[in-house]
Amino acid sequence: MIRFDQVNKRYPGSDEILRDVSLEIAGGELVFVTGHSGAGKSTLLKLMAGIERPSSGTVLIGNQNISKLRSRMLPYLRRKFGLIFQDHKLLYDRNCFENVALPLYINGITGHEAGRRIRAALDKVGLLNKEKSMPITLSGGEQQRLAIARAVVSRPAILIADEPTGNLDEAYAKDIMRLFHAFQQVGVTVIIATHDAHGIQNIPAKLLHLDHGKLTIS
Ligand SMILES: Nc1ncnc2c1ncn2[C@@H]1O[C@H](COP(=O)(O)OP(=O)(O)OP(=O)(O)O)[C@@H](O)[C@H]1O
Repeated sequence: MIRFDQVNKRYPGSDEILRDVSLEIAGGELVFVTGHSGAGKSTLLKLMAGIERPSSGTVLIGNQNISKLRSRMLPYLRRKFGLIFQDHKLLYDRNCFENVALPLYINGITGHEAGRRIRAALDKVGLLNKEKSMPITLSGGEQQRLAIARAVVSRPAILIADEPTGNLDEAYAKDIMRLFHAFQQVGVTVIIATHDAHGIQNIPAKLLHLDHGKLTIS
């Protein structure tokens, strides 16, 4: 469960980016966040993942108030999340297999079990044949899919994706949306920021719309 109560957010020296935002997301929901460029979508996702803290108001993740959470507890909170951000944050000196392996190794999963999960994740995003390739040799869309494989490999309870289909052609964008939908069907909470209103039309979901930092929910 993620809950915001009257959340405001400004960065040092910035205007108010999010204004009086209250929302609740239950476990297993599929949520799309839409809005114009600069509306505050990425900021909202960062607050949901505990990457940013609110300037005022309350953000609860599970039953933890992130403003009161000690820094050393953050890594434990982060394990709940699979994060896919616009700048993939791939490791360019490691191959695809090794990139996807990283969250598993951090959680102490290695060897045969790790290999099985890594290949299953690569297979889901259509990159099984690229496991030994270096990320720099992949197209933008392939790098995006690699970031998705890495985010889902440790089976997070909550998947947060910022414009995950931004660089993809229509067919792959549809596949990726189907993939996210499938994760939701097995109980994962999936939260996706997107410009792509077409891609989400036929998917039943909660819609959060931001306009200059003000939220409406439908
Ligand atoms: N670290 C930061 N410091 C200062 N201002 C920031 C920071 N991050 C974002 N902003 C500002 O906050 C506003 C909202 O940015 P945000 O990235 O949340 O919007 P967005 O809706 O995700 O935009 P886009 O669709 O273009 O990615 C923008 O005006 C941006 O310049």
